[in-house]
Amino acid sequence: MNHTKEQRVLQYVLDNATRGDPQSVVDSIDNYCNKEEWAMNVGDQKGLILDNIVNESNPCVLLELGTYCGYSAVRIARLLKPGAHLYTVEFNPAFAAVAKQMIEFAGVQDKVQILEGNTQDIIPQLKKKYEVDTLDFVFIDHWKDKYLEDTKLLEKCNLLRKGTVVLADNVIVPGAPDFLEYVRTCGRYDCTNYPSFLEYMDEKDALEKAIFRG
Ligand SMILES: O=C(NCc1cccc(CNc2ccc3[nH]ncc3c2)c1)c1cc(-c2ccc(F)cc2)cc(O)c1O
Ligand SMILES: [Mg+2]
Repeated sequence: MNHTKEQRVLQYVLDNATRGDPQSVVDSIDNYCNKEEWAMNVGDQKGLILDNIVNESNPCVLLELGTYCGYSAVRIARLLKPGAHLYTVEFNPAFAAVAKQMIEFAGVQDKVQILEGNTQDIIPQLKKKYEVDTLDFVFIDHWKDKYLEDTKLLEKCNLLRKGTVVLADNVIVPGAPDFLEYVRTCGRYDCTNYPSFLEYMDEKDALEKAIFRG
């Protein structure tokens, strides 16, 4: 039944975490991926940096590109104030199915909406179909060669406003060099690099925060 790694991660959460307790879901995924099988969740070390940046920006409308098992969606949603909402985009149906169950078990389903599809199709729909005005926070964690084109698409769709926080995972490993170059040199973002480590490994990685200047 649990033929995929993602299903095994979910099963471990169902067997070991507490329903309705998002912190226990985050901790269980980290335990499993540290002990049993590596998986590409943002993880606990980069996750603490993510927590701090979410808390300091106090966002109301958030977008995540790349849901995977729902680890960062649960991690972010557990910090959100009442009424805040996270849209998370996943094109892989198997990942979206696991993430849906993960999010519901954690009890954050009222704060999180999984949008199944490709970012280039969904981003242009956010204003009209999902009634988004502008985004307060964007977490980018999908295919690394799509970070740049999707950041430009967010600009083109007028979804960014002065102060929107764009936070990107994996800017060292696997890396997103064209994205980094763009946000650091185009003159429209204030950038900060947060050195850390690749999830569940000793390899160096980093998050990049790019605040849109408007
Ligand atoms: O590649 C990564 N993540 C992206 C990703 C990858 C596959 C599938 C999806 C499916 N989700 C998806 C895709 C395309 C999409 N278009 N629109 C929506 C959408 C949604 C997402 C990644 C890799 C490593 C890593 C691997 C190996 C290694 F040695 C070191 C490090 C570490 C990470 O933290 C990572 O995040
Ligand atoms: Mg990642």
